[in-house]
Amino acid sequence: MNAQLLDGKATAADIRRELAGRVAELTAAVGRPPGLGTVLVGDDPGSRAYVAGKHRDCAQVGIASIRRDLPAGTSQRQIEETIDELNADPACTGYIVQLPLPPHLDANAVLERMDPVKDADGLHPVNLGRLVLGVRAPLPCTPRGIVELLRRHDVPLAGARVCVIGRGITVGRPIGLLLTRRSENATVTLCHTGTKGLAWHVREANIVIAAAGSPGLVTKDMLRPGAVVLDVGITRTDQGLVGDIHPDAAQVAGWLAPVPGGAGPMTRAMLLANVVEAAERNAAA
Ligand SMILES: Nc1nc(=O)c2c([nH]1)NC[C@@H]1CN(c3ccc(C(=O)N[C@@H](CCC(=O)O)C(=O)O)cc3)C=[N+]21
Repeated sequence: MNAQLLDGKATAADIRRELAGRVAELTAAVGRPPGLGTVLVGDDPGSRAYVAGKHRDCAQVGIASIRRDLPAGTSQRQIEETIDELNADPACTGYIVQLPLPPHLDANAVLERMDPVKDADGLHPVNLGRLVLGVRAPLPCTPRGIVELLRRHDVPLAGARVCVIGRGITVGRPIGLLLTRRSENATVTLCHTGTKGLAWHVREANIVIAAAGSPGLVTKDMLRPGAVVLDVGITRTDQGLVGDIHPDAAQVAGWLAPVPGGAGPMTRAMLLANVVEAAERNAAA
């Protein structure tokens, strides 16, 4: 058996086409395009590549790009000034602060300072709180992208047993909140480095979401045959990108969202969706 592809690349391209139409309408109605801001500190090659990709996506759908690239030695005060500028800039409808920030900066204080209305990542504490409360708010991009990818491939979620591996703020923690909404109705187990018997939890699952950042962590012997497997771990090596799912897992899985070409492109597409939705709310206000 060989897994069917959960094709994040093609699905993200579909979503960008859908968004491009909405951006054109908005731009005509408002008199200027929505604008995505990015705040990048330092010169980590991975972070640079991600931010560059986000601006390429923007260009493709007609969203204006606002880049704030700051040197590695930027002070807390300087990055907070940049946040204040973007909060005040009417051309900037949404923005993100590329994480991780260098260790001398307080990332939580930076996120907290953002205008929650402009939070294109859904990572502002107010928006994460709204997610817990079930109040409408921008959703974290990777979790939203995963749900959208599953939906567009008709993977049933209601009653599914989902095993999430990893408790990070961008993926592992918030995704359970999306999948356990009444509209999705999945049952979610959150595994992490303190979990005993990871293989047992994975084996129980109809859907496995690996976001631990541990290359090859999930092997084919751990999986229920036919399981839906999403690789959300990305580790950069000299040989290229390596995911948390061992390549052999494709022999056992029913569906696979691979690295690259799975959750990554969907994450970027959902960032654009969050920006467009913020601009639509602005236009309606
Ligand atoms: N504030 C913030 N928001 C983020 O959303 C955020 C972040 N910080 N920090 C880092 C992680 C990582 N992340 C990725 C997004 C897209 C791909 C992606 O498009 N990957 C391509 C491959 C890209 C390549 O070749 O490098 C793929 O999987 O097919 C990967 C990783 C967003 N993150």
